[in-house]
Amino acid sequence: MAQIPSSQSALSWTIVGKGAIGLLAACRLTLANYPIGLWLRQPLAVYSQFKGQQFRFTPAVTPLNAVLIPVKSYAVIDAIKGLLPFLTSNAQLVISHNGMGTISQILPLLQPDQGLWFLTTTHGALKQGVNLFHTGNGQSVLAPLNTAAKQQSSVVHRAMDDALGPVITTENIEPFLWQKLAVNAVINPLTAIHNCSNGALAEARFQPLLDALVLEVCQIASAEGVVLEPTQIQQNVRQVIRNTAENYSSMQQDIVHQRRTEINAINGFIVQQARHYGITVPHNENLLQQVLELENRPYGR
Ligand SMILES: NC(=O)C1=CN([C@@H]2O[C@H](COP(=O)(O)OP(=O)(O)OC[C@H]3O[C@@H](n4cnc5c(N)ncnc54)[C@H](OP(=O)(O)O)[C@@H]3O)[C@@H](O)[C@H]2O)C=CC1
Ligand SMILES: CC(C)(CO)C(=O)C(=O)O
Repeated sequence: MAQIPSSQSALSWTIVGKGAIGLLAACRLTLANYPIGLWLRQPLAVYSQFKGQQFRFTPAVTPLNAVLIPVKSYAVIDAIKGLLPFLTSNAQLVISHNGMGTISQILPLLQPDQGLWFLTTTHGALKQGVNLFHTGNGQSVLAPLNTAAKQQSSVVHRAMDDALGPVITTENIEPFLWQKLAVNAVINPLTAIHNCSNGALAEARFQPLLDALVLEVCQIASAEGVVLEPTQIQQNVRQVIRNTAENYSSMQQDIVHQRRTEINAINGFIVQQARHYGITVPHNENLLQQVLELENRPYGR
């Protein structure tokens, strides 16, 4: 096991919320002997049943020196603003969500010694009552986003490896985020609009649209300086469709349960960046509008 340099302080981990990914991380960290606190809207104990074991999590004790923030893209900024008064001056924050657009808003909020990280994961987790299911055994990519994060890399890497590993660390998260964005920009809105499983998108009728959506994502990535090979990304999207064929995407589930979706941080982000660069992305624009309509339709329709 890699030695932790003595310059890196011990961290005591807090996880924001009691969502599926957060509790998966909390259970796995507890099994690896980390004491875990939860940052909750209501400071009450949370019980979880995972792999035949009972877990009881208690509210975090402040000040907080290490926080994993696995919340929906639209909730990240508010969550961080709520945490700020309770963070140590050298706290490490790890954000983990689908979609883009949060990093540049968070960095200016932090003090010089507070580290920011992004962790993107292909693990799948589902909560049903107190039961937590690990629905997809995946892996994660972790990147420090500022200098203060780079100074604590061993301790954060080790904890995230236990939480949502295996973890690979990269200095540049952008290509990984764009690859995940391409997957989410195709699978999430199409499964939500057609109310189908991920596997249904393997049907021939979806293939031209899948290719066109990926092409648009690659164009915008390229405008942002991230080179993606469209054929490779199209293959990757088809691979994820096959690997998660039985799953229902988070956006399909959000629409079915009448919850807010992450569409604005996925296809909405692509449309927003496209406007910035003067590029047209009609296929992403169309899916964005359709999902927004589904999200806003009155109950029962
Ligand atoms: N579930 C999965 O399999 C995967 C999810 N992801 C991504 O990871 C992210 C998290 O997903 P998931 O765990 O499913 O999401 P959930 O919505 O299930 O969990 C988020 C939790 O955070 C809580 N929360 C949000 N803001 C705050 C706050 N300010 N203070 C306290 N609690 C807060 C929410 O509470 P409340 O409900 O009250 O808002 C909720 O309990 C999403 O971006 C998702 O797309 C990525 C890969 C797989
Ligand atoms: C990869 C995919 C599409 C798996 O369902 C996902 O990330 C999601 O549902 O949000």
